[in-house]
Amino acid sequence: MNGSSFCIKGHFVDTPVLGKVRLRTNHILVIEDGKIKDIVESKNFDTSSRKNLIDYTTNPNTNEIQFIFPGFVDTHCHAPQFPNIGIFGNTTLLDWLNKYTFPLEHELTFNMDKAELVYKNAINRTLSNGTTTIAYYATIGKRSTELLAKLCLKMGQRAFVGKVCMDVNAPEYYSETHSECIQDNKDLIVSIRDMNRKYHKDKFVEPIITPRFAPVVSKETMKCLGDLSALHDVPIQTHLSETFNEIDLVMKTFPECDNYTDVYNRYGLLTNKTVLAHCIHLSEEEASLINEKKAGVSHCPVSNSSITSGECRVRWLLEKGINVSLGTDMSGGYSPSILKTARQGLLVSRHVAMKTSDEVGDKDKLSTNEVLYLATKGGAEVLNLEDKIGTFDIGKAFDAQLIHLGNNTNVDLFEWQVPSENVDNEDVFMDKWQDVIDKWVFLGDDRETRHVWVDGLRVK
Ligand SMILES: Nc1nc2[nH]cnc2c(=O)[nH]1
Ligand SMILES: [Zn+2]
Repeated sequence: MNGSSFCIKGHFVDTPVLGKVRLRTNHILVIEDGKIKDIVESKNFDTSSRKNLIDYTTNPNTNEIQFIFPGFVDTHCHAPQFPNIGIFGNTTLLDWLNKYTFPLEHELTFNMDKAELVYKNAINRTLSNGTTTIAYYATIGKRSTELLAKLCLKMGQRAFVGKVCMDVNAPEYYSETHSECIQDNKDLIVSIRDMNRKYHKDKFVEPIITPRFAPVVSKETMKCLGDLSALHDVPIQTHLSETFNEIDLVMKTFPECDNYTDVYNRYGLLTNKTVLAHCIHLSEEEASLINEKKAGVSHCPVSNSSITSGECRVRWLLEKGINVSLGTDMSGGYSPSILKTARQGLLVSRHVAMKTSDEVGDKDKLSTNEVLYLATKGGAEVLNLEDKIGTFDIGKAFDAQLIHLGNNTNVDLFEWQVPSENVDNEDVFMDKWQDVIDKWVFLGDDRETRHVWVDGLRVK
């Protein structure tokens, strides 16, 4: 199942470099078999020879504008927790897990009808918000994990799907044995890859090894999961350094390790295929180790603010050369939207700046263009998909969203704010576009996301 061949005319916006937008107005993308075959200025394009040309430019003399942006990449999301978004009260991580999260995940491990209902809604909602690629945690159940992978394939969302592993210190009703955990993971590597092959020529939905976090995974299980990842070339996802209580628990359980990050490293789980969610309270040594091993970070600012975990120092990580991306972390995070996550990431960076720096305008602040980079190309890099997705370049998949602003949308634009071809000053033209993009980042939601394509196939 691959997208058909067609051409799209429009204004294309993406972020190939951290902090910079690339703007290609009035261009045509030629899409063949779901991939970008060519990108040309429309004035140099012979439209008469092309069938299937869709024009997404808007009438320039109105107060509305459309542009096409790469699909978002959510590098950390718990599909079974979707019904709990918005429900966290005043809890913090460990009591939140016990009160809200484990009971719901447990139910969706066995009740497949309910799991199907929840997963379909989670996929629909994230797709509708422009998320074309996502790294999901399912439950500890094999069937439940297979169901999520199957639904991603059917509904057309590019995904990594992992069975949550937890074989020690977990509640008795929601735990597994070491051998169940390893056997289920082995089975899932085969079954998800088989399932994918039925629908796709290349990798679209992939297994991912998912030790929940160090406090609930035995040492022998961690070691075997690391071996499985290496043997079958499967990526890994886990949580790291989210709260101080969690870190204390880890250091009591693993006294032989230098720090929390060292736990994953010692048991073969810290690799260039590892996605580490949160990474809030890291030491210099831990950040250096992450950089040395080329693991990636999923920054989850909505979750970190909601369950009061802390403020990730994104600029500090970026300056070390670490790849950083964005995760909704539903339902620690209350929003399925990466656009809202980007907005919160920008605000959290300002809270970091207010604490760590003396000057206004200091380096810790992230710009709109930077958080949009984390939301797209940054996510692609963390998931080792940068050759496939994240920007509009020839050879990449057409994973995209059509954004419509102005008239009858949530993002009001006045006529003079709409960039017009009549502006002959290049800088003024760019500034107007930047203002439009900034307004989208702060005011937009799924209502402005008119269409979404994954691998050239329209899913919204
Ligand atoms: N945010 C978050 N942190 C975790 N740490 C262990 N499990 C979880 C989870 O489900 N969500
Ligand atoms: Zn999480």
